Amino acid sequence: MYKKLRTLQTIDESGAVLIVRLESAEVAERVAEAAIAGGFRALEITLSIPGAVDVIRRLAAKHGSTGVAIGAGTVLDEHSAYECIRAGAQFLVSPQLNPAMIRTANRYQVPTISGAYTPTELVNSAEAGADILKLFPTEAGGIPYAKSVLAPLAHLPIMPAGGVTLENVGEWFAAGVAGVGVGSYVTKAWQPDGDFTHVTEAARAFLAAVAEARK
Ligand SMILES: O=C(O)C(=O)C[C@H](O)[C@H](O)COP(=O)(O)O
Repeated sequence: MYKKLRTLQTIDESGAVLIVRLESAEVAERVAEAAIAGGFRALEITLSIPGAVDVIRRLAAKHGSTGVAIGAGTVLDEHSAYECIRAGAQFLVSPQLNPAMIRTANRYQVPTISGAYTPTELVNSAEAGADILKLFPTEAGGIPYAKSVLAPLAHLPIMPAGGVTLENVGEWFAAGVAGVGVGSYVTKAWQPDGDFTHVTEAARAFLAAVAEARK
């Protein structure tokens, strides 16, 4: 199968992308490993982490051939898109629409999850060539807003990010989203006692809820 299609299939089958936005490279890597042990198959390492590109390089080298897709997040421009692709990122995520970033990713056949919020932004992002549309930020409008947007735009592959938890993930899927992006519910589970096995447990529980919601 073609590489880009394989990555999109991995993201689609997982139903959830883990958004790893943490304070340090060391913690990010430990959380990523714990979440992979808990079943995550699509992980976004955000460029806001100091040394993020090296984290992407290491995780992609280790897990890239095992059916786990390691992506880069907060990819705001063409330059960082190219740098992440060179480091082995298998997909790119941005919080906003940046046609140059999407163009770079498409040039190298790397899938994109591009941030958008309004109907105009969502459709413009699809027209710009984004593969998945990240509805962001979803804390404020929540599920009712997503339902309103999806009424006329149900054909778009929408993935909400912001405030998705074990408790509400079923409602998100019932609203018609293609997948979800989840961050702190899983990535902060090691706090406050410093036990990273809690991340593995949170990952397992969350992915079980995703599977249940998609039945
Ligand atoms: O970094 C990104 O790419 C983002 O999308 C911003 C946030 O990290 C997510 O929205 C996760 O939010 P929580 O699941 O509420 O922690």
